[in-house]
Amino acid sequence: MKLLKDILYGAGLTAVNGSTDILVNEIQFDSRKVAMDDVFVAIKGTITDGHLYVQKAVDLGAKAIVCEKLPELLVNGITYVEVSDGNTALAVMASNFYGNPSKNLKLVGVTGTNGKTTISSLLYQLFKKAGYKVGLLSTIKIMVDDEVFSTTHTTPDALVINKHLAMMNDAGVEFCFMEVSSHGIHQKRTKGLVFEGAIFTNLSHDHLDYHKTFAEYRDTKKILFDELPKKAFALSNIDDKNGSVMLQNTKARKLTYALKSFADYRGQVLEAQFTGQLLKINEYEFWTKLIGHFNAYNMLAIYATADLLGLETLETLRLLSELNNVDGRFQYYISANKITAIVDYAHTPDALKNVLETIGALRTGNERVITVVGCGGDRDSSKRPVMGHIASEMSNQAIFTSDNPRSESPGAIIRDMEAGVEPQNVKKILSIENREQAIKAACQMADSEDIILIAGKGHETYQETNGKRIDFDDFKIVKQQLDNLNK
Ligand SMILES: CC(=O)N[C@H]1[C@@H](OP(=O)(O)OP(=O)(O)OC[C@H]2O[C@@H](n3ccc(=O)[nH]c3=O)[C@H](O)[C@@H]2O)O[C@H](CO)[C@@H](O)[C@@H]1O[C@H](C)C(=O)N[C@@H](C)C(=O)N[C@H](CCC(=O)O)C(=O)O
Ligand SMILES: Nc1ncnc2c1ncn2[C@@H]1O[C@H](COP(=O)(O)OP(=O)(O)OP(=O)(O)O)[C@@H](O)[C@H]1O
Ligand SMILES: N[C@H](CCC[C@H](N)C(=O)O)C(=O)O
Ligand SMILES: [Mg+2]
Repeated sequence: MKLLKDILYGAGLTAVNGSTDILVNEIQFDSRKVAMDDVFVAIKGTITDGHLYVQKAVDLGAKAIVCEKLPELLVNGITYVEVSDGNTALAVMASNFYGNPSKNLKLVGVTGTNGKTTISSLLYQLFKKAGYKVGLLSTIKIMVDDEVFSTTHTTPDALVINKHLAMMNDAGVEFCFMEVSSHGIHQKRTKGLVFEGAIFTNLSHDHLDYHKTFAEYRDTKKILFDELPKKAFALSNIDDKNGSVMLQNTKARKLTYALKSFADYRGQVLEAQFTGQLLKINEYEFWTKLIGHFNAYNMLAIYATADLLGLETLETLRLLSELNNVDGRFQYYISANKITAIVDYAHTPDALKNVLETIGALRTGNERVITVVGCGGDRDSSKRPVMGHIASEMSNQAIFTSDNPRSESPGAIIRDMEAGVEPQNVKKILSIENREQAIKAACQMADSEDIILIAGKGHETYQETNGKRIDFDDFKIVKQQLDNLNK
């Protein structure tokens, strides 16, 4: 049990009805989870409004209600607290409840359209190899040093974040790397966290269903930098046209990385092969197993962060060359017959273009590129024709298929993708709704030396249709198909 007034410290109170000198059990923002003596925080959501469930929370035993507008009917014995913003209040309360755990470790946030999982996961790997206790909050999983937890969001809600940060405190974790999504910032899931630094990767088309305009999407990402404390570092990719925008109003120490422009951390690709690339950062050269220009950017961001967090340079360089790619990020399998299958999480136009460019640059002869790709349902539909265009333009053969259809019709999503295909590329595309069949078709078409790219789902081990998830693993399926076909 915790004292309500302690949990409410800094939560932006505008009015109080009842005593805050009471003990409460847990914080809840979903009325369906409320139990005896909990405090319920009402949040205005995208589908419904938590204020509609205040009475339900009281009926289930909530002792206190935190809301933006007091209900007309106040129940005797219940404390009602009015706050200016429910999401902010929830985040601040969550941090207070768990003892403000972000203050007891060095927390680094990674934001941008692409590269967040790669950078945060590799920083986790790097600092583990360097002998530290480390935490990670990523799209793939949450790590409390060596302990693994599953996750449902790239940036989970404030209660989940702070609960795991507190576990990290208990485990003696010194550094934690976390992905900060634009949804997370917009819904204030990270409000109240004390960051040691933040990294900006890049900005391109995504989530325009949620943010409506690109400017709003950009400005949401920028908030992470605007709110950094003075002693933190703000590290930005200055080659990206929005890289300098992120640094415009921050109080933090500004640092930049780039391959093309002048920057504090300046990189160069000296040599690129299928097995890795030789990079130069400032005056140091090192080999990385990760390929593609975009990974050169990721490596730069990682090197700079290690440097800013005080890791010794030569040790960092040695450890960087040992790092293995993250699951589902350019994960490849070469069959007996020398067909290369690549599974990649590219689910945005920019990521898809980057992966296909990387593959193009590694081609040595007449090998064909066969791309299997789909787009998620109930997510930004405006990226579908763009991804359809990129896949058909940059491959010899594109097979459009389902990603996670969610509540949408798989066929309708594919039609949206087809709408982006230019007339000259129409003969290069084929649409097969069933993702396993689509992968199978790609394997049947491929000859020795050809490259199959399976994009969009990366590490995901499920496919979601109408609220149901079935087991599905791109990498397992393509490997199985190639082996079964004796290719
Ligand atoms: C669009 C979006 O981001 N939605 C998130 C949001 O839910 P919502 O706004 O739809 O909530 P709502 O259903 O309208 O409900 C409003 C409030 O009423 C409450 N409620 C509702 C019903 C009830 O009976 N009782 C009750 O109290 C709800 O608990 C909630 O507090 O708040 C929820 C709690 O934090 C999130 O789980 C939910 O994420 C949904 C599931 C989601 O899919 N989000 C994705 C898009 C997302 O956040 N993705 C980013 C990654 C993006 C990237 O690639 O960069 C991420 O960080 O994962
Ligand atoms: N720095 C980068 N720039 C552009 N594309 C990248 C970069 N890093 C990775 N990618 C591409 O984007 C895909 C997704 O990478 P990653 O999972 O690291 O991004 P993310 O930002 O975590 O995505 P999400 O928004 O889903 O959390 C990769 O599979 C790769 O194709
Ligand atoms: N973080 C991304 C994941 C998309 C992955 C793709 N496989 C899909 O399901 O749309 C999002 O929330 O938009
Ligand atoms: Mg991610």
